[in-house]
Amino acid sequence: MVNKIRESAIKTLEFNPHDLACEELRHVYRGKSSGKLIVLFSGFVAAAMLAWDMGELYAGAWYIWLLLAHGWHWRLGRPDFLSANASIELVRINRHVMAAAIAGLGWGALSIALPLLSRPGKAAILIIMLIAVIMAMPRLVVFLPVFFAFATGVFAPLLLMTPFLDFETQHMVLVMLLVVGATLWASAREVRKILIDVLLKQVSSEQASWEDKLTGIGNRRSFDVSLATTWAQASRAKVPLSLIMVDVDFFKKFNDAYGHQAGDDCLRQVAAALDGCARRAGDVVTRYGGEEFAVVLFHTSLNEAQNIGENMLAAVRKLGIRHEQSSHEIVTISIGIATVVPTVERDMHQLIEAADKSLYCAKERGRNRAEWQMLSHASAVG
Ligand SMILES: Nc1nc2c(ncn2[C@@H]2O[C@H](COP(=O)(O)OP(=O)(O)OP(=O)(O)O)[C@@H](O)[C@H]2O)c(=O)[nH]1
Repeated sequence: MVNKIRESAIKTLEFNPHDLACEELRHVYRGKSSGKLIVLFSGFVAAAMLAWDMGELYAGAWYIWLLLAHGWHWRLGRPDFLSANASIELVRINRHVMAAAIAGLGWGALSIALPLLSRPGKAAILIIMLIAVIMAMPRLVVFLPVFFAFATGVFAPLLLMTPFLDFETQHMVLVMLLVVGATLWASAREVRKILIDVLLKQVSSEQASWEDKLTGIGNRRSFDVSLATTWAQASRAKVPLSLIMVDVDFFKKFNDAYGHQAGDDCLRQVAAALDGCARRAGDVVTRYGGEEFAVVLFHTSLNEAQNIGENMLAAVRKLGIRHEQSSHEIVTISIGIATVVPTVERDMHQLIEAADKSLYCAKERGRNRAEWQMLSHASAVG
């Protein structure tokens, strides 16, 4: 289910910087196992605190704060990860960054104990803080502001604590912050680059698999999904939905006369002409297969669909593609239209059959024309 939602979110994703940044941010929350790892690792640290006699209160309070902060960070992100909306509001993005900083502060709070610890204890605390940042890096680094907020949360308290530390520990901390900071900065940028490349490849291959390679409009898969979604939307809103089926006339003869290459070019031009006639939000123009196209029109009455169909006939004629084997001497199309107000008891395939029947009538009655059918309530049953 989650994968399906993500798949449809990625399908609608465009290469615009804000949407891509939102998609990066979502990837921060993709894994579930990191949560278990944090609980385990922080549990181990809390146990170690008790073993070092740091006091039950400090260990307990630290453990609870850490889990609450990470829990809040996680809860804030999951709805956005699951949401199918490409965009996330800026104010929410800022909250993600703040939540990451607070989660980081959980680990940073360990530095309060530094002045009380022996040398091995101090080294252990520094190593634990380092592990926390390294553990978070592969996930958080996808969205750099979140990662840097987390790392700042971890290291800022350490920096603030340095005046209260002995000379030797001060050196240890400052060297660690410098070396670790530079290494983290370089690796964060490198890991992010790899992850973004993977993400962009995923987005473009998703988009490609919804697109008909020859014509650039939606493919059969895109038609199936659009019709199913539009059907559900129209059925909920109780508004009409129209389907236009288009077939290029005498296309076999065109191919035979002018060659397959010219046939491909003709299909590209026809697709662009059809696409230009159905540009309203909710209109989806797809290649149904071969030389057939299908157009799904949300909230469109039969009358409106007839007008769009007439425009499509005219647009293809206007291309003026020579076709000497056709009685019209240019490439023309035949159109079948069906309109329905969808209901739950009606089957979506009835609409496809009706549009197909209308297309067959248009072919029978001489081609280069449109025929139509309104599915009545009576034909809903059976
Ligand atoms: N060039 C090219 N031809 C294709 C493509 N897909 C299908 N075709 C050809 O389209 C032709 C369709 O032929 P038919 O189904 O007989 O239809 P038609 O010749 O248009 O006849 P009517 O529909 O009755 O007007 C076949 O010759 C297919 O090879 C394609 O991607 N490129």
